Amino acid sequence: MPDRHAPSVAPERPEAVTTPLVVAIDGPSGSGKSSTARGVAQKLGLAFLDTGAMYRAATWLVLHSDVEAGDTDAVAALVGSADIAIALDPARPTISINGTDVTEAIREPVVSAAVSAVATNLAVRADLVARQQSIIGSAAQGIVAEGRDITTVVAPEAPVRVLLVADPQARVARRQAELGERVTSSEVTDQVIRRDRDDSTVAQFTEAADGVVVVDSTHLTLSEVIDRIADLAPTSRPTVSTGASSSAVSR
Ligand SMILES: Nc1ncnc2c1ncn2[C@@H]1O[C@H](COP(=O)(O)OP(=O)(O)OP(=O)(O)O)[C@@H](O)[C@H]1O
Ligand SMILES: Nc1ccn([C@H]2C[C@H](O)[C@@H](COP(=O)(O)O)O2)c(=O)n1
Repeated sequence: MPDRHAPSVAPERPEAVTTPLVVAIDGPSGSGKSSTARGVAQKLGLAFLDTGAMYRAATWLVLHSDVEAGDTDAVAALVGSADIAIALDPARPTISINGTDVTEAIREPVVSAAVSAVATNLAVRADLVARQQSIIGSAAQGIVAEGRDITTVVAPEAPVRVLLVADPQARVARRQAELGERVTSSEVTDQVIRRDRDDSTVAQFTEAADGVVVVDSTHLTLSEVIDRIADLAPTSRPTVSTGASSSAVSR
């Protein structure tokens, strides 16, 4: 006979945890990935990961070392032992390598000209992909990650995957407008067209993989592109819980 006066204890219920949203954006140089990803992250209240900044920081380190960019083993060892700290706040993304803040330095034309040599080093890619997956997996509030292989390699299971494209002329013109007289038109063409050619030898960002939504920004303003991608985000997120079947809660 149960004791009617015993204090009642609620049965333990498995806690439902919302899975953080991951938005993956890839595309060629100048298609607007960084600006768009930052805007989407701000609009949806997510973190922001610029994976290109990690390749640029690795390149900055190589350029400031006595290692030759073509010495693949030495470059991989140098980058592999480096401490890369990237801030995920879309309002103020910063990046440091081995304690040096290189947020501004990695945008210099000298880094843009050399970055493909480091980004096509397969050992460096394996290292940075693993770091990126760890960052994405730890972003409790969800994250927008952009680069060249996010939809295909880094986060192929992301619920929102976008290939952001734009005509080559528009991409070159945008980059020229951004850099102004700091660079010649042939340097801009090198930064956009030659870099895409080299980078596409190790990452597939010219055609959308299965399930990836193509957004063409050629004739869209930045805010139109941000709205279009933000609208792809589900309004509810699945939950995971111990033993219970998955359900949805509001974002
Ligand atoms: N939809 C748009 N319309 C006009 N200009 C844009 C648009 N999107 C981005 N831009 C501008 O184009 C330039 C390149 O954008 P952004 O740096 O975001 O491109 P990206 O794809 O990240 O390039 P990269 O891969 O070379 O770093 C910036 O000056 C940005 O302000
Ligand atoms: N996921 C990524 C991100 C970037 N890269 C390479 C290709 C670019 O030349 C370089 C810098 O990227 P950006 O800042 O211009 O977007 O890094 C890559 O291979 N994979």
